[in-house]
Parts: sequence; C-alpha cells; structure tokens
Amino acid sequence: MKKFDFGMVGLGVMGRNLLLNMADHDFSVVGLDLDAEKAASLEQEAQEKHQIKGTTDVKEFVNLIEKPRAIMLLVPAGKPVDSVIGSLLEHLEEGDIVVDGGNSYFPDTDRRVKELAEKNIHFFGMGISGGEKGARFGPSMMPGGDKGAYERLRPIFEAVAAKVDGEPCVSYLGSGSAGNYVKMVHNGIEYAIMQLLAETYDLLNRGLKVQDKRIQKLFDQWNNSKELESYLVEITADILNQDDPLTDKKLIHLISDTAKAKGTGKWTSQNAMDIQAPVPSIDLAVNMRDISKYKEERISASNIYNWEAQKDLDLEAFLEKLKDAFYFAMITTYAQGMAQLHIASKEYNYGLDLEEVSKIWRGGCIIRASVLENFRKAYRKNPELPNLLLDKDLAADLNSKQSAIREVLNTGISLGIPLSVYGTTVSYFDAYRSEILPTNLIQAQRDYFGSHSYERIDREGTFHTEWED
Ligand SMILES: NC(=O)C1=CN([C@@H]2O[C@H](COP(=O)(O)OP(=O)(O)OC[C@H]3O[C@@H](n4cnc5c(N)ncnc54)[C@H](OP(=O)(O)O)[C@@H]3O)[C@@H](O)[C@H]2O)C=CC1
Ligand SMILES: O=C(CO)[C@H](O)[C@H](O)COP(=O)(O)O
Repeated sequence: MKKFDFGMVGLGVMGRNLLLNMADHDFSVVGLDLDAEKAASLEQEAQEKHQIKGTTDVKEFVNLIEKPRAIMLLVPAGKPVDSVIGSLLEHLEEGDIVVDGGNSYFPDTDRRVKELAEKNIHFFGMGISGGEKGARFGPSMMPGGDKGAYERLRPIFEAVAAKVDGEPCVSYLGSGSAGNYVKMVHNGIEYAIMQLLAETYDLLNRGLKVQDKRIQKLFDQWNNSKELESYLVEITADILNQDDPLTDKKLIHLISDTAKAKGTGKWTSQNAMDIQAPVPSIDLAVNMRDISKYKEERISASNIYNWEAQKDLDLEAFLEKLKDAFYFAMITTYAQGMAQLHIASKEYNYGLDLEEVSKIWRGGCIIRASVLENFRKAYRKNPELPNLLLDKDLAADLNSKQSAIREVLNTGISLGIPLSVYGTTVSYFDAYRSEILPTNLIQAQRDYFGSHSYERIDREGTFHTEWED
C-alpha cells in the first residue's frame, strides 16, 4: 500500500485546514486527533481528488507515513506538544522529521530540539499565521532550526504558502528557535496594531460620536489606499458592518469588552525586557487587554471620575489627520518589533535576515500590509539596519505625519479617550529621536541613594559623589 507524504497531529482550526490545503496541492495526507469525530469529519470534508485519511490511533498514524516521516503538530502550545511528542516517540525512527507549527514558547522549542536530536529525530519550530482561512488557502510560515530537515519539506511548504507576486510566504529564517521567536514578535505587533485600531474606533465612536457607518467607510477607504492596505484594517471594516443575527443591532455593540489572550503578546514583552529591546507599543497593548479584564473596578471608577468634554472640529479634515496618525503609529509599531528581532538575532545567534522576514509577512499572515514591501526595500539597502526609523525613505514619510499624530493625541486627551498605544508610540519616537535624554538625572539619583556610581561626559572612568542633602 502506498504510504502518505505527510502527517498532521491536531485536527482543530489550523491542522485540519492546513492538511486540506496540502491535499489541494496533491500531497497525500493523514491526520491524527484524539477526537474520533474530528478524524472522521476530515475524510468527509475531502474532495474526490484528495488523498486524505483521519485516525485516532498513533501507531497506525505513524505507520501510514512514508519514511523518513514528515509530521507536523498543530496542537495547543505547552503540555499538549510534549504529550504528543511523547506518544509519537516510541513509533518514530531515526531520520524522521517533526515540525511544531503551533505558537510554542521559543525556549520550549530549544529544549525539544535537543531532546529529539539525542534520538536522531529532526525537530524544528515553524510559526504559522493566517488563521483559519490562511491555513486553508495560503498562510505565512516562519520556519527555523534544522535547515536540512526544512529543505526536505520545502516543496510542500512552498506549495501551500500564500504567494505575493509569485513569491511564497515561507523562508528558512535562522537557527534554533528562530521560527517560533519571529512568530512570537509577529503576534506582539499584531496585538499593538489591533489596539491602535480599537483606539481609533473609540476616539471616533465614543469621543466624537461618529456613526458606525462612517467609521466603517473610513476603514474601507484606508484599506483601499496605498499606505494603509492591510488585513487588520480590512477585517475591522467588515466587523463594523456585521449585523447581529439575534437583534436589530450591529454585532460589535453586543460583544463584551473584556479581552482574552493566549500569551504570545505577553511573551514578546517579557522577552523584550530580558534582552533590553524597548517595545512600549506592544507592552501597552498587552496592558490594555489586562485593564479590560477589571470590568467591575472600571464600572466603579467610572462612577467616581467624570470627564465630559465636547470637541468642535471639522470632522472631514480631522479624518485626514487621523489617517496620517494611524500610519505613523503603525510604522513605529512595526519598527519596534523589527528592532526586537534585530537584537534577538544577535542575542540568540539566530542569523535572521529581516528582508526575508518582511518578504514573508507581505502575504498570508495577520499583520500583512502593503508597507511590508517598503520594509523589505529598507532591509535590502541595509541588512544591518538596527531600526526602521533610521531608513531615509520611511523617515521622510514619518516626518510629514508627525504633526498629525500629535494633534490626534491632543484630541484624545482632551476628550478623555484612552489612546494608549498612540501615546506611547509618540513617546517612543520622541525618545528615540532625542540626542539627549534626562537619564543623567536617573544616574545621579542611583548614585545618591545607592552609591551605584555614574559615568561623566567630560572624562573617562566611574565616579561616585558624596551628595549633599
Ligand atoms: N487559531 C488560529 O488562528 C491560530 C492558531 N495558531 C496556533 O496553532 C496551534 C493550534 O491551534 P488551533 O488549531 O487554533 O487549536 P484547536 O484547539 O482548534 O486545535 C487543536 C487540536 O489539537 C488536538 N489535540 C490536543 N492534544 C492532542 C493530542 N495529544 N493528540 C492529538 N490531538 C490533540 C485537539 O483535540 P481536542 O479538541 O479533542 O482536545 C484539537 O483538535 C496553537 O499553538 C495555536 O496557538 C497559530 C496561528 C493561528
Ligand atoms: O497566532 C495567532 C494569530 O497570528 C492566533 O490567532 C493567536 O491565538 C492570537 O493571539 P491571542 O489569542 O493571544 O489574541
């Protein structure tokens, strides 16, 4: 009996759809899930041309795959990944390849690579983005680690990946856990841009009392513009247009404002602090999801603190400024995430090529946007660019939009609408462009209370002062 080309463990949202995508591209595929219904429904969903089988039996699953085997895991991150690896191990043989396609925490990937290498089994992490539709019709995929193993599977991944101008949105990114790290930062950027869009909506809806229809039209216009065409802007317009099937209202007004998170945004911020890569826009986006959870306290506080403000402004002129402000904040957010990748690449010896990262984020993934092409050009000009804010072409754009974001921010503050990510983005920008910061005072304070010493700008050495109180 002819064996299958590829095996998938986990037939949920991502695994089932990616497997069907592979079958569309003429690869024969077998899927494993603990849930018999999911295994059976995979076969029911298959079209005549597909070669697909679903099973709940690990031994049968492994034996059905052509050697050396290629197996991908798309199960929830954490313990389920270790549990699946444990159950596969007794059936795998030397030379088999196991790919973790989930949002695994990158140090877990480093550990698993080592554990499986001792058994001569190739293991690598490959972040996948695009959600349900992306997995089914073309995701962006971020593999790292075992390059030889990736090369063997490259034809499958290139066939199923999203394509932009004929180029597949998958590239080998670097050694070790590079693939999971890049996906983690992708999600951090995703959190911040989602928060920026939510703040934009709040400013217009709650602050300036603009009708949903007008806001929806605005996002639609943005998505149809050269600068702001992007998946997250596109779906935000769709969301605002969605009717509720149970009432006569728009669905958005009936959804709870308490946000959930699976952890990748938090990991991005936590690790950024570890490697001293400032990403305040991502930090704030995580904070805002956390603040949203304190619903009872927010209700109490809203009864204590009132701020009723009206703003007379020319709405159409303001919307033009808002577009520039969003562009400014979006670019500055990407710049922080990309700078984190630049620093992490050195810290963990990943050898990341940020031109490739920009290339494979142009399509398929949640943060795909037309501006990624400009980032690609910036990194092509200078592969060692430490921060996109230093690219001359992007700088010219940002300079022309600086006044817009400051005006939008002032409007938000005077109306009492929280524009956290907009605000922190401007502070990040202002700090990054400051030749002189007040950190000399911090150094003096540290020396004053803790004799921590300081350095001077006029002579070499380390100094301590007996400060007079
Ligand atoms: N959903 C999304 O948009 C995206 C998700 N991801 C990541 O991809 C991974 C998978 O996510 P997603 O598909 O959404 O998750 P789902 O929960 O939809 O699917 C996971 C599947 O894995 C199965 N499973 C769990 N443990 C085992 C096991 N030991 N053996 C076999 N099957 C098992 C689950 O079965 P059961 O339900 O019966 O427990 C379920 O069918 C996660 O790491 C996620 O963070 C990445 C990008 C986008
Ligand atoms: O990886 C993804 C998209 O790129 C997943 O959809 C992820 O679950 C999103 O993160 P969170 O659930 O924390 O909002």
